[in-house]
Parts: sequence; structure tokens; C-alpha cells
Amino acid sequence: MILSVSTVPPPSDVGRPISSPLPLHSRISVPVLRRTNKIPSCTCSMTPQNWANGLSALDSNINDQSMPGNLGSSAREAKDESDILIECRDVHKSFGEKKILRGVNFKIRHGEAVGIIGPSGTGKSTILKIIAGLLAPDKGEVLICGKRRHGLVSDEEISGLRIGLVFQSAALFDSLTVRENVGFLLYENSRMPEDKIAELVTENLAAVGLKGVEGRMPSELSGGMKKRVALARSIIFDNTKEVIEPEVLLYDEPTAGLDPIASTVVEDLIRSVHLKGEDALGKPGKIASYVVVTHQHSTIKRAVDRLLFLHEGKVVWEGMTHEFTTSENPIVRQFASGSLDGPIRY
Ligand SMILES: Nc1ncnc2c1ncn2[C@@H]1O[C@H](COP(=O)(O)OP(=O)(O)OP(=O)(O)O)[C@@H](O)[C@H]1O
Repeated sequence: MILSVSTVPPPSDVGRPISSPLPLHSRISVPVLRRTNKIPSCTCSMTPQNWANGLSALDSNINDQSMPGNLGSSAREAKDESDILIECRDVHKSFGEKKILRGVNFKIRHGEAVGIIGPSGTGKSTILKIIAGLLAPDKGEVLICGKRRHGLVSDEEISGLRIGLVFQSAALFDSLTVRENVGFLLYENSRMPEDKIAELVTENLAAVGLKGVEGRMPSELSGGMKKRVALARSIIFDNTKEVIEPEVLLYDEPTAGLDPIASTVVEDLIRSVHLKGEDALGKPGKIASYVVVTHQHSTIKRAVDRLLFLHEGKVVWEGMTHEFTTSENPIVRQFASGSLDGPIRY
């Protein structure tokens, strides 16, 4: 596939245990987690949107239909499609007899900050894993920069876009230090000397507000710190390469389990590391767009511009964040108010 996936699966997804001491790049025995792009071929090269201006230019046509599944998207379709980084077309996924995704359609454009919300068990994490190439759809397709793929991440399919998935649990490797966790992909896949990687690790940890924790083990960190370490791991990249590949980051409930202030810190970090094409240190960044799955109102308000509402396996509403609370869609209204009465049944 196309992309150089920077997804770092949690230990349970990795398949083989990590048991070896350092040096990481010579001894860690895990499957290849990241594919290096040799010939960048992604044509999605639009300048990132200025987050501060919101995305009204991209989304003047808001879909807010009262009937689930009827998005009336003709005006949207007519727009310039060259800035579409990711597209899900009629994606279906079942686990055994259980149909989870029943025809999911949406597009993620360059520069967007998109939230995916919806009732528990509706398939939000599943769609992230399908986009990241960790799960294959049963039917339908995912297009990355216009290139179709049906299955899992593979070495043969390569593009100039990376997709990173930040797991809800932070998914740090327990047996590795913070430095080794954050620098994992560089130790494994780059030719950078170890001292340069260590420098970059320190810079990226500073960018997420962490200092002097490089030598600690994950078990010595609080939940919020772990999430910040995971964020640092997702934004670090080999800055010695001539071509900096754009990246779409997928966050699965990045603020779950955090207190309100720790949530705000993470939400603002998610914003700041993507801001205007710069990283948190003001250097050229690589994050083109991001997608956040969340249940938290504060995260929706602070970290997301556009929302997709997933229900019973389909996107039943999409619109700008500020329109969420005023939507007339009965499903959205029930969800926004937390009412037990309405079309969503538990
Ligand atoms: N690997 C799997 N094998 C079997 N069932 C699975 C698997 N992954 C997910 N499921 C099931 O698919 C459904 C959707 O799961 P998913 O985690 O995508 O939902 P979600 O919308 O993210 O939920 P939540 O908001 O509670 O995190 C759930 O019923 C879950 O149990």
C-alpha cells in the first residue's frame, strides 16, 4: 500500500513479544511497523488550512439531514477533490455474525481536524483501524490520496502519506523506557545515529510538555503523561530526510480517563502540533490532518472543527462542530442531550 504507516500497535496487536534489551534497532523483534516511502507519490500537496479560521471554506455545505444515511452531498461532490487525503467508500465490517460497519462513507481533506462521535460500540475505533490498515474491510474501500486499497498494510503499497494511529490506551511498550518508546520508529527504521534520535526524543517530549522523563519506564508515569508520551511518539519524525512525508494522525479517545485539566492539556497539544503546518516547536511540521474519536464534549469543542456522527454502522450526520448542539437531527439531539428518549436504544 501506499502509505508509510507509522502506526504503532499496542503490544497485543504486535504479534511477537519484545523481549530483547537495547540496542533497539538491532534486537527488537516485531513485525515492520512503518514502511519507508522511497518515491513519494501522493499528490495531495495543498497548503494546510489555518485552523484558527475554522473550516468554513471547506464545509459551507453542511449535511444535517433528518433521515439517517441521506447526506445530500451533491454540492460537496462537486468541490475540488484534489485535497482529499482519505476516503472511505461504502465500508462494511462484521465480526462474526455481528455487522458493525454497514456502508461508511466520508472524506478527510488536507488540513482538516475531524471528530468521529457516536454511541458506544458503533464502530468508531474499527473505522480508525481500517483506515490505518490494521483491519481489512469486508466490503467497500479506503482510498489514500486517491489510491485504492482493500486489505491490510503491506510493503508493496507505498505513497507519500503516512498514517499514524494513537491508541486509547497510549499503548506504550512496558519494557521500554520513555526514550525508547518515543524514538521507537527511528531506532527501528532510520539511519539516524542514536545520539541524534535521543536529541529528537527530548525535543518532542518538550513539545508535549514533558521534561526529564526520558529514562523512566511507562509504569512510572501517570495516565495523562502516558498519553502525552504517545503523542510525542506520534509526532516524532526523521528530520534528516529530504522529503518530509505528510501524515494523518488518528487519535482513538485521546482524553478518555483524564481529569478535565489534563484533558485540556492533551486537547491543546493535539491542536498545537498540527497548527499551520508547523510542529509544536515552530519548525516545519508534517501533520496534514487529524481525526479524533471521542466521547468528551471538551475534546469536541477544543480539538475538532468538523464532526462525523456514526450510528448503526453509518455516518448519519456530519457538520461543523458548532452546529452539533443546534442540529435538528433526532439522533444528534438525543446524543447531545444525553436523553434516554429517542432513536438511540441501549
Ligand atoms: N477484533 C474484534 N473482534 C470481535 N469483535 C470486535 C472486534 N473489534 C471490535 N469488535 C466489536 O465491534 C463493535 C464495535 O467496536 P468499536 O471498538 O469499533 O466501537 P466504538 O464505537 O469505538 O465503541 P466505544 O465508543 O465504546 O469505544 C463492538 O461491539 C466490539 O465488541
